[in-house]
Amino acid sequence: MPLIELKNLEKHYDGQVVLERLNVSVDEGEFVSIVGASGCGKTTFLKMLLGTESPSKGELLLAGKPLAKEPDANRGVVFQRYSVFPHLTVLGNVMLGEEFSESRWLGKVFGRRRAAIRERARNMLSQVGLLAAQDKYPHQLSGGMQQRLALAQALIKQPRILLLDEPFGALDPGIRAEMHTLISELWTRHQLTIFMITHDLKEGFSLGSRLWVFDKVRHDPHAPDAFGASITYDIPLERSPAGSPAAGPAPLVNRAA
Ligand SMILES: Nc1ncnc2c1ncn2[C@@H]1O[C@H](COP(=O)(O)OP(=O)(O)OP(=O)(O)O)[C@@H](O)[C@H]1O
Repeated sequence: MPLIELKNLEKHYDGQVVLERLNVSVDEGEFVSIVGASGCGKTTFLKMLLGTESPSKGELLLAGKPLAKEPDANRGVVFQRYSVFPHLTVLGNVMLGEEFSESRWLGKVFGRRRAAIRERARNMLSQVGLLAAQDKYPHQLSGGMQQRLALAQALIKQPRILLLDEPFGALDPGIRAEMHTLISELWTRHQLTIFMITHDLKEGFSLGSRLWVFDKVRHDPHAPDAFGASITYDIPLERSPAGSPAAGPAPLVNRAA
């Protein structure tokens, strides 16, 4: 069974059709790169997967069941601009989500439970190469380090699906290349299913196991909002899904420069 299935999915905003005729399925472990013109609905699509926007028509299924109407632990997200608490250290920021999950009202846990969360957070920071910066505050981090922190925050909740909205768009080419290697490692290590929006076609081709192009097929010059974008190209790429026997170790994708 596919992990994600879209059946005649549509999204409208106040009479404006943004997305239409989305019919596609995605297996566990795939890395879907998404490209398309500005304003064509890529972020809206990601928000539907996250659960902060709901479909206007059609079905969006996770493992055969309608997707939860609110974000949950199945899905982690990283945006281009990172969102962290400025008064908490790097370690504190990664621990926070877990502390809230375990103690919804106080957001604080103590003793052995706290020590276990701390160890998990440190382990996650080590995986994203940020352990040495655990006591720093967000304003003391470079752009690349901030995105590493955002990845650690998303992954500590052990999501099955990772949603990336231009996560490397604001980074210099050298740092981008490092992040490409990192995301490939995390993809295979955690056997994630990834949806990543990018404006960099080369990045989309080199990182994904599949590339989608969002575009409008139907146009009415007298009613520009009448039709939305759909997936006009769905291109299989050479990389095998994470977790498949053919996947093997993550290839190096330092090709951004
Ligand atoms: N909450 C909203 N209310 C009304 N219209 C919206 C809302 N969110 C998005 N839109 C509209 O939906 C369309 C698609 O926006 P979206 O941000 O998904 O595009 P995008 O492809 O991600 O663009 P970009 O590449 O520039 O980030 C735009 O016309 C936008 O104005």
